[in-house]
Amino acid sequence: MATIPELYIVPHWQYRAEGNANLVLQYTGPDPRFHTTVLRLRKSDRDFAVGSSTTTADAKPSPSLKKSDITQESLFSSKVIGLLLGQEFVEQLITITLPTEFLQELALAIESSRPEARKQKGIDFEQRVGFLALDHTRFIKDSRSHAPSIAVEIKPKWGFLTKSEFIRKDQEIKKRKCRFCMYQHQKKQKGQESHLSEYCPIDLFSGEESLVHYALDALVRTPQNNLRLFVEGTQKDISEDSMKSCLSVETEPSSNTVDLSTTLPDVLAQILVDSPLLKRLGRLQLGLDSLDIETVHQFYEQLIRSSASETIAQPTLEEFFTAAETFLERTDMDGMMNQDQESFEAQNMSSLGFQADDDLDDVPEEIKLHFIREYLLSATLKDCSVLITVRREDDADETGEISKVQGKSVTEAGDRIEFKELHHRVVVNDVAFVYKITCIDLDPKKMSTIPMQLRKDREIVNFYLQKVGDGEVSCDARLAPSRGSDPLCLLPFYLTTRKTNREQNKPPLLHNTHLHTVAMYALAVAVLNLLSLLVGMILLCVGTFVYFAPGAVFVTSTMLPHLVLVLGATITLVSFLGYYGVMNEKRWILWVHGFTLLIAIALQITVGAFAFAYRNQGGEVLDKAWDRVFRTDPRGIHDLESFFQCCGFEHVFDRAVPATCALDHHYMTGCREHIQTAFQDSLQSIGVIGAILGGIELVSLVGAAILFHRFDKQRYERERAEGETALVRALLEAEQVDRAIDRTRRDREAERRNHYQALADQVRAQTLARAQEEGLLGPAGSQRDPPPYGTFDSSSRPTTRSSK
Ligand SMILES: O=P(O)(O)O[C@@H]1[C@@H](OP(=O)(O)O)[C@H](OP(=O)(O)O)[C@H](O)[C@H](OP(=O)(O)O)[C@H]1OP(=O)(O)O
Ligand SMILES: Nc1ncnc2c1ncn2[C@@H]1O[C@H](COP(=O)(O)OP(=O)(O)OP(=O)(O)O)[C@@H](O)[C@H]1O
Repeated sequence: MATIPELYIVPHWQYRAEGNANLVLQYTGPDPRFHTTVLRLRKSDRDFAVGSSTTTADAKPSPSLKKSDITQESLFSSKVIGLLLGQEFVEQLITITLPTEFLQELALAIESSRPEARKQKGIDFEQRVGFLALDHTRFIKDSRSHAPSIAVEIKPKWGFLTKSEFIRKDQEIKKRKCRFCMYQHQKKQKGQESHLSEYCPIDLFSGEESLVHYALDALVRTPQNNLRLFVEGTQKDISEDSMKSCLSVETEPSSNTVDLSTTLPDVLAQILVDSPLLKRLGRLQLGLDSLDIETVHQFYEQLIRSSASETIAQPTLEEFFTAAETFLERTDMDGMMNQDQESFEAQNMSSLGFQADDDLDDVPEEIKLHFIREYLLSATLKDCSVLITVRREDDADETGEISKVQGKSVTEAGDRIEFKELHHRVVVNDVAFVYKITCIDLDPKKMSTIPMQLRKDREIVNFYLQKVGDGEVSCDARLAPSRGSDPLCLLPFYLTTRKTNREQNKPPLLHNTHLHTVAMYALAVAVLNLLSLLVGMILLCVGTFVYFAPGAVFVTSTMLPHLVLVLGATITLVSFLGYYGVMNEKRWILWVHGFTLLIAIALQITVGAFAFAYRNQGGEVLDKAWDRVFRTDPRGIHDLESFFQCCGFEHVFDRAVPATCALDHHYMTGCREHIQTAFQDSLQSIGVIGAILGGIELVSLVGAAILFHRFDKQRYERERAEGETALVRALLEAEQVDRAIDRTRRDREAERRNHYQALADQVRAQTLARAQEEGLLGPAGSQRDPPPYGTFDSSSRPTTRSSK
């Protein structure tokens, strides 16, 4: 453990970020040895210096670790995870001692920069150790290079769908829906997230560039805590624009190529497909979780019962290492990396040594313990983050170099501690980039969390099955990509892809009739319902107006305004239900809509028939109404006479108000004729409106019936799956063409490079031979370059044992 007093200067540290268990600071002081380094400090619930009452929904208490344990944690990441994942992908952590006063002052200084949601925990002052690491959001500074470093941090989560035989019948959904997508529904319900993420880890881990690109775009749209962007070490907001502009490169237009612009997601997708990291990470997550938490918990319980203790001891570093080594041996992980996924899965299941229908009580305790440890290792890998750091290749880089190691020493010679990073090269659209890719957050998970993991897993699955059911399309990218639960959500994706393809002069991707048919029906029914919603509201306004119009009392004494109001309200309600049902794909609402639509149509027919039957008795009805109003509310008669400029009903002296109306106003005719004409006019308009409305309603009814049928879950899901599969196939085909072009380009580049390399080798060999001939050098091959990374020798296994 190193003690470096130059680091204990509070103003030299700036808050960078934090998670649930660790807080990270970046060095901003003048000492060049520590430039591009970060300090990672453990957090605990006991934040004595700067207490806060803020709580988070899912916060878990975390007691301080012992100094020896924390040191083991740093070795865990490099030795154990390094063995599984490959040393070059694992961040190096240097454990350093830190005085408590320094930690306390630091906590005060950074308090205002910390997000409220994380303040329930604070820097663990009791720890007195921390980890110095390379700042992987930047490159070790090469004074000659000027291109800015862009870094993207992805927390990919569970990148596999289990194939385990150990999955219980009632949890088969785990084989089709990934844990991340299921968990989203619970996170939303708990208020941890406001929207479902559009990202699906299965796409990211698919190895197919188009799906990887799709996953990256989805992360940009809904980053949650799975995506962060850094420019020169400073965190930036995520948006489509920031992702595009931070690396946007216009390629030189040449005579035979179209102008393309390369964006960060393009480069990232290429890196993630080129690099073996995600493939290995996904296989490790799956292989180390072969039994599923249900069986792992069963083993855990059995071990606790047989040992009659409350817990099982946390594995030591050596035990974790042995578990990792055994796993690699049983699955022949390294050999299987060249084999396809199915073969790896088969090898993994067949090497367990027992099967799901065996009596698991008979499994030896050592084996039970081993598989619990494997599960803990998988838990670490399911929760890590991948940091990809990219910059344009510039004059300072030796063009064409595939990989090179950059070193940085943080201590004085003698007691030399050196960080190293491995640079790779990627060419996208003829533009070359330098990148490094590293896994961070590789702490061991606690044995004591197994019961909590089981609870969490069951809650996620049960909530998902309750909320969504098991009819949704699988997350498996090879069958159909996950696109959320919106029935039309493929449409925007399809349109965007079509637009991009058109821009890039690629052929159209898809002619998906299923998708179009359903989408078009839904659109037509929604528009119709919006129209009739408008008509319903107009009828409501007309009905209300009639009440307050002159002579309202006379009119309201007939049934007309009541009918108009009832009709208006019914149409408004029915149309709203129709619109809502279609937009939200709610079958039962569509059913209610269709049913009430039938009632509305019946009501209209009744009113029509009623009006038709009484069309010749209009005079009689009006006479009776006049008589009733004359007796109960003469003022209404007076208003009517003024409105129509008439007096009395049949003639000017027939029940006129006042009786001297004709003499007072010089009106010469009775009102019957005026009122009847007005009624007939409005009846004509009502007839026309009724006919139009009837037409709309009938079409809407047919549309609703079709959609009701289309939204039939199984049929609809099948169609959607077919549509999505067709889409994926088309995308993959297009992608294959792209890759073939890329491959040819890369092959040509490699050919050119090999040619130059061969020439250089020839010249070097000749020069060496000449030098040897002239006696200037010893025999060839006596000197060899050291390997870029210290190889991890399994014979020099860690010997430290943790205390129970
Ligand atoms: O179980 P999950 O998938 O929710 O993962 C937890 C993470 O939640 P996420 O869903 O990524 O937001 C959680 O991340 P946040 O605190 O939500 O950023 C932690 O990483 C937690 O690990 P630990 O308890 O600190 O060791 C993680 O817990 P475990 O990996 O120990 O289960
Ligand atoms: N070596 C590094 N270089 C640059 N940034 C880093 C480095 N290590 C950590 N960070 C930043 O600090 C954040 C928190 O670190 P880390 O993921 O280790 O915390 P954690 O508490 O273990 O997270 P979680 O809640 O996921 O368990 C990371 O998400 C990352 O942004």
